[in-house]
Amino acid sequence: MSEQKTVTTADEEAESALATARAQLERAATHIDVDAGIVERLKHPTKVLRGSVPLERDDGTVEIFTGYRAQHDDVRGPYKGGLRYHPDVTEDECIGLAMWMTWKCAVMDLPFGGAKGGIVVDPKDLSAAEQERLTRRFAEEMRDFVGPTVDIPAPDMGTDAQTMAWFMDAYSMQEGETVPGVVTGKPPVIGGSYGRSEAPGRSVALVTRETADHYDLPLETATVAVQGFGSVGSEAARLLDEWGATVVAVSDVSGGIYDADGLDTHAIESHGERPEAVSPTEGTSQITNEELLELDVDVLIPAAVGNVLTNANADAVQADIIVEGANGPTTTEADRIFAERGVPVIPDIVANAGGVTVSYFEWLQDINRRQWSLERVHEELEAEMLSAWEDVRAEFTARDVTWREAAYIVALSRVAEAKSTRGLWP
Ligand SMILES: NC(=O)C1=CN([C@@H]2O[C@H](COP(=O)(O)OP(=O)(O)OC[C@H]3O[C@@H](n4cnc5c(N)ncnc54)[C@H](OP(=O)(O)O)[C@@H]3O)[C@@H](O)[C@H]2O)C=CC1
Ligand SMILES: O=C(O)CCC(=O)C(=O)O
Repeated sequence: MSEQKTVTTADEEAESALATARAQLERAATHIDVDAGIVERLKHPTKVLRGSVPLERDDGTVEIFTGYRAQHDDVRGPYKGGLRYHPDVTEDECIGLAMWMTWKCAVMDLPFGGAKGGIVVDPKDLSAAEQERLTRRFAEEMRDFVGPTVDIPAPDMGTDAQTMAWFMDAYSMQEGETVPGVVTGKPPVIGGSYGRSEAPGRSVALVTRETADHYDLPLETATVAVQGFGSVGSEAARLLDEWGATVVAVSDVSGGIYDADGLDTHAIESHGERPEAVSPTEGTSQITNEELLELDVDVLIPAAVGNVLTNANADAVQADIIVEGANGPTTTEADRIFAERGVPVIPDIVANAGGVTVSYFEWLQDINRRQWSLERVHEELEAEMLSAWEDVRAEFTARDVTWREAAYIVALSRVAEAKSTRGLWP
């Protein structure tokens, strides 16, 4: 894979995850005393890798896909972040998502930096064998840039535990030894952690519970709408359902279903069980993804793609609380509108951080060659989430800031302190 410089035009920035991430960083920096040079450095990735990934299709033809890995910052530890297989993957999106990983790891106080990557592909268009060949080739292309102490990929949209198993196997074959710690989110039988695949949704549910408590909203009376019924959305919806909330709406890429009396979230197949399975049954009505976002609910959880809450719909959103399950679902302009309207938005870097937190547990288990029980993972995840939540809540209550700004203040302070302690420009 070749390294390349990042060039973005102002027009592209207007829509990109990178522009949103940079705007959020600039805003956070106004609240704390941080060296301007450090802030400038953090607006840019350390490295962006772009590679062509050839795939022999099942019919014998060859197709070339583009893969990226953006490494944003590693001052606190190895680069860490998911691999996304999605047709909309771009270089800027990977950089923006990598920046968010830096803050996510810092707000959770994990010894990792931030990275993100992916391939511009719709995995639904590939057979399982094609997905395996593509992943193995991608791992080969990325070999020099990843490793258990360098950069550790994990699942994200369109990838799962099986993808990580193929990646780990391809890397291990090149290295000549089994290297479980090169990725996290693997199946437990090859060094994965119990509870990793449910962890981001679990943290979304935990953070929703704590937010409801902060605003004196009993979970048992709360109505919830969840966009996206994949790894994150389905787990968050099912847990909140189990804890007594009424999940009135869920959706997938082709639309959603609604029942004012509450859906049976366990009866609906998640993306992992069967993609595009959210469809109306008796007693439920069909709604669009746009309608779901504007439902009059207590809690809205966007848990699919980015940029779904924009200046075009922020005024129409009726939810009292928004908890970001997806990465970057809220644009800068929508964030401003929600702040003006007094609608709390609990940011992605806290809400869905359970994924990378259990990835950290997995990394520790791989180093020690000792697996934790599911009960231990759940206990330690809850403890880490509550500790991070209290750090963020302390900033939120002490200052006149949004929840996102509070989380950034915690994260940026830690990253900036690490940089100045190491000598400013690591
Ligand atoms: N997996 C992880 O470890 C983590 C993921 N995240 C973030 O959470 C979000 C979801 O990821 P994840 O759950 O892993 O993804 P999955 O691939 O498991 O599921 C994605 C879900 O979103 C639906 N979807 C896709 N496009 C749209 C759309 N345009 N509108 C509405 N729904 C859509 C899919 O529907 P269908 O089934 O029809 O395809 C599916 O239900 C992403 O932003 C990701 O970055 C954050 C932290 C960790
Ligand atoms: O588990 C990880 O390392 C990263 C997960 C991820 O990509 C994310 O939190 O957005």
